[in-house]
Amino acid sequence: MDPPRFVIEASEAASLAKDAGVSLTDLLPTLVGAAKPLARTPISRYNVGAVGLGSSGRVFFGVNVEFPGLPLHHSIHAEQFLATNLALHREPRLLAFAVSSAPCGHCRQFLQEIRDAPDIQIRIFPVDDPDQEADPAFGPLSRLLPRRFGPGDLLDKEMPLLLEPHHNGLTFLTRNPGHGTAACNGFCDGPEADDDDELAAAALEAANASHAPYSKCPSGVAIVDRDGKVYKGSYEESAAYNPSLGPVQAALVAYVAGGRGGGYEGIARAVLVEKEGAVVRQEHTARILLGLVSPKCELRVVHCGSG
Ligand SMILES: O=c1ccn([C@H]2C[C@H](O)[C@@H](CO)O2)c(=O)[nH]1
Ligand SMILES: [Zn+2]
Repeated sequence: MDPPRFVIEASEAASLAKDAGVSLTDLLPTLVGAAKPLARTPISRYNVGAVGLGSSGRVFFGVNVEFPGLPLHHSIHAEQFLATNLALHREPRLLAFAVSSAPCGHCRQFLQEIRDAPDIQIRIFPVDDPDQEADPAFGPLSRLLPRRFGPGDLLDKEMPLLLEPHHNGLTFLTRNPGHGTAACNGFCDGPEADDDDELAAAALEAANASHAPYSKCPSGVAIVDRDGKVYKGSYEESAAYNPSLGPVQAALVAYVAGGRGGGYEGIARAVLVEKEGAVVRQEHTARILLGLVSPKCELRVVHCGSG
């Protein structure tokens, strides 16, 4: 079976729209029904599908993901998945999205991290749910969240926002970070260090792309599956703090969106990169989350410094 697809390339999206005789934006609601079954909802069985249009013409899917055994606030909402999927693919702008349920307050807030968030066009388009009413047309996010609290309340205007390039200037404190055992303190060479070094380098890349302007504690996670495929996730902060998305969740978005549709037992190893002595630390939460969803996955934490 083909793996589920979470990104539609611009050329394919354009031809789908042409065949349907609609604009790219009006193509989005027609795809919500394809996104919704991709949700992973072992707790609620309530699937949410979101389908967004990026400025490159690519179309992205987002779904909700729940983790049994963990408190509900560890869940990933479809709209957060969507924004993270865009970030993962370096899509600079989210123009519009259609979604199967009304975005909750937490998602309305999370989306504020995107430049010109109030202008993002949204259409609530329930599928397979006769009890919910569809929006007749797209309307701006500002309609759903007037008088917003957002990055402008805390940051200078020049600071990069969620989908914009981030270069956090983080570097490893040791030479062979993947091989940071007590015996060699990360300063030994050898072939056994190579695979872990590669994963640590991917996690550092993710940390350097992390959106953490509020705490200034960026972090990143890289996970590798049993086929050797690497998935990266960058920590994403919200001006309102609580809707922030942790680096393990972001890496799991990459795993769900880019993997073969399998379970988390397919994850073999993970590396978390964060600053030493950070005031916002991911390590403990990362161990709990990964330990629960993928008990056999080995997590290594590597510290970095800035500048
Ligand atoms: O805006 C929303 C509201 C809810 N959910 C998910 C979270 C949870 O998995 C399920 C029930 O709340 O729906 C979303 O994905 N987006
Ligand atoms: Zn939500």
